Amino acid sequence: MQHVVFGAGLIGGYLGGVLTHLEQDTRLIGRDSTLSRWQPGLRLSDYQGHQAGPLKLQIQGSDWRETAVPCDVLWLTVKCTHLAQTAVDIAPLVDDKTVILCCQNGIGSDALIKAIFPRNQVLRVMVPFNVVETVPGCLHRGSEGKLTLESDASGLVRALVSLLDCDLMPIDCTSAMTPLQWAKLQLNLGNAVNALADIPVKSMLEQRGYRLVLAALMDELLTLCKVKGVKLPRLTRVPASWLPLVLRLPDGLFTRLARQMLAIDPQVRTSMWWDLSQGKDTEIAYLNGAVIEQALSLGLDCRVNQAIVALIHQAEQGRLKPGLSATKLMERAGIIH
Ligand SMILES: NC(=O)C1=CN([C@@H]2O[C@H](COP(=O)(O)OP(=O)(O)OC[C@H]3O[C@@H](n4cnc5c(N)ncnc54)[C@H](OP(=O)(O)O)[C@@H]3O)[C@@H](O)[C@H]2O)C=CC1
Ligand SMILES: CC(C)(CO)C(=O)C(=O)O
Repeated sequence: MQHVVFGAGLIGGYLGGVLTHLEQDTRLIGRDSTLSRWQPGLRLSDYQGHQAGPLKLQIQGSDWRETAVPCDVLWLTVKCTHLAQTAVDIAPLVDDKTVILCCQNGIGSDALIKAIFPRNQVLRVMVPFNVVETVPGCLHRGSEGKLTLESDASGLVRALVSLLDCDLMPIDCTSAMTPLQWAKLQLNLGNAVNALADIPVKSMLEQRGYRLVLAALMDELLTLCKVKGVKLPRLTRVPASWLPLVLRLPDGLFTRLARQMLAIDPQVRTSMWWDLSQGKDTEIAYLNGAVIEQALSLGLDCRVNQAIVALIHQAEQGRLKPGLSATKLMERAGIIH
């Protein structure tokens, strides 16, 4: 099977590195500035101490179109904000047999690709773990979880799973991708809190004020899912519906009970923090924005998500400086007055 990873950044670089490590025929397409850091040999590591590399990648920068040929499996790892352009760009990589895998957070990214490639298999992928580039050329997976592919009828996904499952990147598949995406979105509601707080995820979770904001965001999503009849699978050690209760515990109790929520590398930051800190537009429309869109269409309350989206837009436009204290964020989210 020939694989192409399109949009090789943190997730695409790690994924492409694992595929290369497993001796799969893999090309990585991305920005010249990113790929040049990995050219001498990409190293992979994870929070459990697994390592690979230096890996000699097949990388293609801005001139990739000159040698582009269709592939069997096309992994799209650009941000949601780049998918519309990507849908146009990838045409030379796609023929009738190409399976396109959308690896974005949030809800709805695959719809854009399906609209342009209606005859192809377009499947969703849920990425549970965090990846950071610790030093140039070293990608590190900082948290747990299995990369989960949406099952297909042909059995190709099952074959991929058995081919690619490994310590560096445990992998699985599911036929219930929609509930899984909503469950992942519940966790990603913390991305905006993290970006606005401008501190690592671990420090954010250690402060009850930030947890109260996150719990309120989750309450709105949980109500929405209940009304929609979406039964959320469990992604953490406690069921999805218990998470707001756990988050609202006092600091001491939370620290003791939620050890695994805190068992993440102390430097981990969310993908939205990276976007905001680099002056890029965020994926907020596909995350909290998706909750708002569907909640409003059902007449449900989503005012905390609305307040947080407004704050992220202000930060994107440079009208708000991230680094809000927990108390300030609670005030701005309308949780305390
Ligand atoms: N990072 C993480 O830990 C996690 C991320 N995710 C999700 O995974 C998805 C990917 O995130 P992440 O890997 O962090 O994103 P990155 O921004 O690190 O990687 C995407 C890369 O694609 C590049 N790119 C965009 N458009 C093109 C194009 N047309 N041609 C070539 N390259 C292009 C971007 O360049 P440029 O920036 O210059 O536009 C960037 O280098 C997101 O939906 C994210 O929410 C999920 C779980 C964890
Ligand atoms: C894994 C997690 C929740 C945090 O890194 C993430 O999905 C992100 O950063 O977007």
